[in-house]
Amino acid sequence: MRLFDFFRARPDLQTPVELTTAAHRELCYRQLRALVREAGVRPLTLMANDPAEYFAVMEAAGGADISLGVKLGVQYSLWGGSVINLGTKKHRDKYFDAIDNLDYPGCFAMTELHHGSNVQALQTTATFDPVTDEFIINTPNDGAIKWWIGNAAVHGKFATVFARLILPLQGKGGEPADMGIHAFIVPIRDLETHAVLPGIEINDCGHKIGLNGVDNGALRFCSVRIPRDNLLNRFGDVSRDGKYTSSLPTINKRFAATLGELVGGRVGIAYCSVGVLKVAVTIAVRYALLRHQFGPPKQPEISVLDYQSHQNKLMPMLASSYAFHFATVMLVDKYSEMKKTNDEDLIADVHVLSSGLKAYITSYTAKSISICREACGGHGYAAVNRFGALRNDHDIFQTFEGDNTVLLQQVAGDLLKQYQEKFKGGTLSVTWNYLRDSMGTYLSQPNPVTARWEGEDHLRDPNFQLDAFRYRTSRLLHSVAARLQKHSKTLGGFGAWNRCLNHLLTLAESHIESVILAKFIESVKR
Ligand SMILES: CCCCCCCCCCCCC/C=C/C(=O)SCCNC(=O)CCNC(=O)[C@H](O)C(C)(C)COP(=O)(O)OP(=O)(O)OC[C@H]1O[C@@H](n2cnc3c(N)ncnc32)[C@H](O)[C@@H]1OP(=O)(O)O
Ligand SMILES: Cc1cc2nc3c(=O)[nH]c(=O)nc-3n(C[C@H](O)[C@H](O)[C@H](O)COP(=O)(O)OP(=O)(O)OC[C@H]3O[C@@H](n4cnc5c(N)ncnc54)[C@H](O)[C@@H]3O)c2cc1C
Repeated sequence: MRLFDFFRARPDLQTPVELTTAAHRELCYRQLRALVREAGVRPLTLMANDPAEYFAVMEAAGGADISLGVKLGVQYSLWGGSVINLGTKKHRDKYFDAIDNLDYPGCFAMTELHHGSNVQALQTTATFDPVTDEFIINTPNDGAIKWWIGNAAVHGKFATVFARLILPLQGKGGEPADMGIHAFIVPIRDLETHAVLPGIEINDCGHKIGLNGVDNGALRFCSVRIPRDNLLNRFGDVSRDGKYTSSLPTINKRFAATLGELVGGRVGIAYCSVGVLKVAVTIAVRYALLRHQFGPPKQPEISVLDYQSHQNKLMPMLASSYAFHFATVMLVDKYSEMKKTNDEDLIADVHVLSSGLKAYITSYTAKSISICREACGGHGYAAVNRFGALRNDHDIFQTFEGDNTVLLQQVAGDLLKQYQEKFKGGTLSVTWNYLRDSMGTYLSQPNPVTARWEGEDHLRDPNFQLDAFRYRTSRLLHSVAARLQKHSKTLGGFGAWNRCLNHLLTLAESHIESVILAKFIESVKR
């Protein structure tokens, strides 16, 4: 509330309906600076100590302007988060306060022109030079130019650059060894003059469909030298004589751990997408209550909310807003627990749950904003009523921080891993333990819908509904496992996966719906 009051009291910080990209970027930065330097918010401290409060601040900032929420997310979840979660004490000591108070505006440079989803195929290189004790950061070709990088086009002074760590002479036959993707702090502009630093080329990604308060840019590195200390070395380190050490046994484990530390952005998007859905549904329901159109002969016109079609449009969304709220609060709680304990199973659990909820909720919200706009008729099309900005700014939530289709496959992959574990006598992780019961029981039982009464009381019984959802997931999991096994024999693993892809995506969505419904029922019972 404090944040809303702050912006309400500051007309100079409120985003007008129309403004140019350059003006929107400047205003967005002023909004963020005012939040930190005048209202005294310390988002990085909050993120580290009280994630739930941090995500609430982010959602509230988005209430002022979604660009501000995303700009705050880039600075703190991504730039700040990468430094404190992938770095070690020396990085936290050197950068924490300056990131928190906005002295060090920064970027998170993972995506390249040719690769966004496929992180393991990134091409930027970081080659260790044992003579000068430095890494040489280089963009080998145009496809490797860092692209869409928030805070890069105008305000950023640093970037966490994701690059292939190359160690000379460490390969088997003495050739350079590629140690996989690591993260490096690269200064990109002079702290005092803000001039772009030597060897770095920064371009502007230009006007976007939405989020024009965020300055997305492109970064090319031409043999830029940084100290060895700038390797964010929590999961892998290079000694003065060029030797590589890691607490994790394989490149894959290091990759998982590196990506695992970045899941905070996805949690933020899932949580804040619910915030956007709440705004859209609130506007549409309030309008529907007050808008009168047609009515019985010789009687006053009725509220459009009295039409069955209108209720059918808006009431499921209202219910979903509550259901998604409970599910994302659970996700934030799990994420907070994970940050405290660093428990490996919980890390994997939160990765899959955040992937599934982020994909499911952002896709649902994107469609719902359009239905809400249409439910407000012509007046829904007036920019001042916000549906345009909500729809345009939120649309990209389906892509960044992980494309939804790609993330749903993480969910399906994990369910199959659990399924395999189950049949190898392993245990199921926390979130999926319902599968243990349902796989054992439901699959041997007849279909709960056809084998039970169809009376209204029964069909409205939450326990029946949850049974049916879980039965569906179990059937989908069982059948896709069989199909994958069959097709792998002729198509190989990748080909079989692609042949079953729609089935896998349906399984992932079915599972996420089961998890959301279970949490909804539990929360309503409380
Ligand atoms: C209203 C207010 C609005 C405010 C909103 C603010 C929101 C918050 C901030 C938002 C800022 C937005 C700005 C945008 C920024 C960006 O977009 S940053 C770039 C984001 N990019 C991505 O997310 C890349 C997506 N791709 C991937 O994550 C990976 O490439 C992959 C697809 C998951 C990996 O695929 P693949 O190479 O096929 O490897 P796998 O075999 O699937 O995985 C290897 C193992 O690693 C495990 N793993 C993967 N990811 C994670 C993870 N995150 N955590 C934990 N573990 C992970 C995976 O399970 C595998 O494990 P094993 O099976 O045990 O081998
Ligand atoms: C406004 C904005 C801000 C951003 N901010 C940042 C930032 O600050 N830092 C950063 O690093 N990145 C940022 N990004 C980049 C973002 O992370 C990527 O766009 C995102 O990860 C998707 O990658 P891509 O664009 O390469 O899409 P692709 O991976 O090329 O996907 C394109 C299409 O192919 C489909 N597809 C891809 N792989 C598969 C598969 N295996 N199976 C089925 N379908 C598949 C996808 O579903 C999608 O429909 C930003 C992007 C935008 C637009």
